[in-house]
Amino acid sequence: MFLRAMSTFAESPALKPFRLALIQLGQIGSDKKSNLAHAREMIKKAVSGQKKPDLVVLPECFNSPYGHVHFPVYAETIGYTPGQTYDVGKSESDSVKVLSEAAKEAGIWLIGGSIPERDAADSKKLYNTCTVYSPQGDLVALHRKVHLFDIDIPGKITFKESETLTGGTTMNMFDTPFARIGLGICYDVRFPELAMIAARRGCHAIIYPSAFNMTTGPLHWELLQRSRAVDNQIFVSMCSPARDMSAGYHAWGHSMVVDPMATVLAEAGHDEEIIYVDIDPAVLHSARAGIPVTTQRRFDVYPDVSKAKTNI
Ligand SMILES: O=C(O)CCC(=O)C(=O)O
Repeated sequence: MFLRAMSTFAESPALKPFRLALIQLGQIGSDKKSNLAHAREMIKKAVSGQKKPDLVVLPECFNSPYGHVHFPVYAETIGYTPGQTYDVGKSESDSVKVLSEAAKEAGIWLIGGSIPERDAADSKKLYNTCTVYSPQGDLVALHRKVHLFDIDIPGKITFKESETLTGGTTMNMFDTPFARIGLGICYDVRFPELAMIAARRGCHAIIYPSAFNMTTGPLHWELLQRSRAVDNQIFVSMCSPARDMSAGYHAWGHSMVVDPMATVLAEAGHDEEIIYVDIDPAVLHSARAGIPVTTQRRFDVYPDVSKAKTNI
C-alpha cells in the first residue's frame, strides 16, 4: 500500500512563469567597496534588456576574496531574525544596504549571493550568509551555510571553512508571487536532505549561491544539480563567480539552471556573464504527473522529512 503525501505541496503558492537571471560575477578583488559597486552595476545590467528578470542571483562570497583567512576581515554584522521586521536603513552591514538598494532600484527579487557574517550576539562566530531582498528592498530571508566546506583531496585541493566559520542551524526558504524558493550555499548541495526537505515543504526551486573549484567542478557541479532536480522534481540552480586565475581560489564558473526532469536549461562559460532562463511551470507539473514519485512515498518505511523544522 502506498501512503499518499496529501499535504506535500498544499501550502506553497502556485508556481507561475518567471524569469531567472544568474550573474556570474567577475572582478571580485580585495576592495569590498568596488566589489559591491560592481555587483550593483551588474544587477542594473541584468535588468536593462528587453525582458526583465523577476529574480536575480549573485554568487557565493561576492564581496570578498574566498578563503577562511579573509572571512574575519570582511565579516559584517547583520542582526536579522527570521519573522521579525528588519530596518535596512539601520543595518550595520554595508553589503545589506547596497543589495537592498540594488533590488529596489532594479525592482526585482534578489538572492544576494553570500557574504561573511559576524553573529550579532556572539562576535566570535562567523557565518557564510546569503540574504534575500524583495523588489521593495526589504530583507526577507537569510540562510547561513549549514555544511561547511572542509575537504582534502591530496595534491588537488585542501579547504577548511571551519577554521574560521560556524555552520548555520536552520533551513530557509521564501515566498514570492511566482514561486516558493529554497536556499542553500555551495557545499550544501552535496547534502540531499536540504533539497529534499525544501521540495517537500513546497519549494519549486532551490538556489545555491556557489563557488566550486577546478577539481570538483568538472566532476560534480552538473551531476549534483541534476541529482537534486530529479530526486525532488524541482528547478535547481547554482550561481558561481567568474574564474580568475590570478585569485587565490579558482572558481569553476559554469553557473547553471536545471529543470525538474534534470535537463540543463542554461549554462555559463567561465568568464563574467549573465544567463537568463524562463521558468515554465508546465515542466514541473508534467514531470510530477509523468513520474509520480511525489505521491508514491512510503512513509510507512521511512520518516516523512517534510515534518522537519524550516522557517516556512
Ligand atoms: O563541494 C564542492 O566540491 C565545492 C564546495 C565549495 O566550493 C564551497 O562550499 O564553497
